[in-house]
Amino acid sequence: MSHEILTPSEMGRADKLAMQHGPFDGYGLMSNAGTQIATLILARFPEMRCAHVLCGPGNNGGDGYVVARLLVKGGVDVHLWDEGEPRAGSDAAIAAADYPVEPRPLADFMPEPGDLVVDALYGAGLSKPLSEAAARAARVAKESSVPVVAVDLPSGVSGESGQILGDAFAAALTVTFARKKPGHLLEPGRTLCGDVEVVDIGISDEVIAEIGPRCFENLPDIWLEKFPVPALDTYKYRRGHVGVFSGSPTATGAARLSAMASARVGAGAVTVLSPTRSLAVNGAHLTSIMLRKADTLDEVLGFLDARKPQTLVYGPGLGPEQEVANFLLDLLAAIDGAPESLVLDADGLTSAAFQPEALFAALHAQGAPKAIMTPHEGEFRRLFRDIADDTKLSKVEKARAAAARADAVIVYKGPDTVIASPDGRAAINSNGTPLLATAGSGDVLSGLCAGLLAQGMPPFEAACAAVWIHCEAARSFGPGLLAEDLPLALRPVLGDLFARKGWMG
Ligand SMILES: NC(=O)C1=CN([C@@H]2O[C@H](COP(=O)(O)OP(=O)(O)OC[C@H]3O[C@@H](n4cnc5c(N)ncnc54)[C@H](OP(=O)(O)O)[C@@H]3O)[C@@H](O)[C@H]2O)[C@@H](O)CC1
Ligand SMILES: [K+]
Repeated sequence: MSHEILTPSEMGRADKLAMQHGPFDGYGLMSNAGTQIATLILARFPEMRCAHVLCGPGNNGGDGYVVARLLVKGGVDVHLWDEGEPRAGSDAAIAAADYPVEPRPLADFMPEPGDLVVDALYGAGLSKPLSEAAARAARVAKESSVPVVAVDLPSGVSGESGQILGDAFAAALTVTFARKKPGHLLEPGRTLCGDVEVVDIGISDEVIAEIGPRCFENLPDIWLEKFPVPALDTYKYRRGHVGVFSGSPTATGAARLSAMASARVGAGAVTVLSPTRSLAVNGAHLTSIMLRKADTLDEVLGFLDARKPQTLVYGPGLGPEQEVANFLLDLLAAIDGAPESLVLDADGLTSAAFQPEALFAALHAQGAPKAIMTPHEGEFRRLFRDIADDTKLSKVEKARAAAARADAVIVYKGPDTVIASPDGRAAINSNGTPLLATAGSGDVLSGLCAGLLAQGMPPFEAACAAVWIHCEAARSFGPGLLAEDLPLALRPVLGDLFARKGWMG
């Protein structure tokens, strides 16, 4: 298992536990870290003219001293630059003593083309913005376009949030230990890390299990077990039924994109619930997706009673008006246990911002459907303004706080989408692609969430799977992608997942 993500403080506990369990003490772990990094550098950068190793005063710098010693042993010309001496008696001081070369002051650091920089200034212990000397070193490295290998994290990037404290190095390769940290996956940290390699330094899976991380990289391993594949004896309604609310005649496409995605991801039946004035345009574009007139709450309740859908999608193309929120609140007040789940997206979220507390109360109520909300940055801020504006919180912590407040799984979208559950679990997505920055792609995502929910996948796993599948489909289609292309682009992605489940069809 390597999909767990450790916060810097959890990593500190893992280091300590590993030392207690043995066989490595602190210096042993540091030696393992330095050895792994030096090995990677020698393999990846065999042509380097010389290596500049920049060492900070803490254990990140300690790793740097080990790397410097091993690179010299490997025949590399090494220049060492430091900012502050290691504290006497620390593991870093032992590592520095093992490399008895007088370091030069960081303020004088100046690389030349063909050189390599090893950034071992600050890692998990970054506690304030970079000093002027360190910030200058980051700028100089950037301007001279020399590759930077970051030890644990690019200095200046918070391991907790991925945010930059003042200034930061931009690495070609970041080598981290045991497990990734949030800062490797949350922007802008993710971009500044370059390639991320996780190396084993002697911290066992048992130690990680003892820590009990609640944050994960969004890889199929965390949801594949719950991912639905059709049983041989299934029939369409057993594969789940989704109802998608449609907007007015000029805004019906969003609901159809969502409906098509629900169907393609495996819901056996999908119905578009349409106002009378949009029936003609919807009817002209739907074939396997069913269409039903739904102007009033009574008509919607009639549909729920007659067809018993498991899941509803509310939001795409509905318009950001107060009456859209009022209708949702009336609907929630009337629902008691069925349908089981609800996806709120787009205008469903924007309109709810007129009265967010009423929505949260309705979702917390007994018999309310389990909800997934899929806000992008602007929608998140409108619904959870105080959380969005809290600069002390990482994106993971913001999504968690919102999930607890709304009693809903939150899919906080962006290049580094975070999925958070009211029970505290969170996942950071890592296969995002800018190809999805196109109109309608969010509507498809809401449909994927609904299609998986309707097949019985629990909300957190359904949301994680939907986000991953959405990105993977976009990548498999490639440049030129339109939202309309996504439903068909799901085929190879679903095919691979079905194969991983051993589906013989
Ligand atoms: N045995 C282990 O635990 C292992 C740890 N490992 C390695 O250790 C790293 C974590 O080590 P760490 O905790 O010593 O933190 P690190 O990032 O070196 O910085 C702390 C020092 O820097 C200072 N400081 C911070 N920010 C500053 C700034 N902007 N400007 C100036 N100073 C600043 C800070 O000062 P303070 O906050 O106390 O004022 C403190 O003195 C981890 O990333 C990994 O590489 C591996 O070897 C595996 C085994
Ligand atoms: K570093």
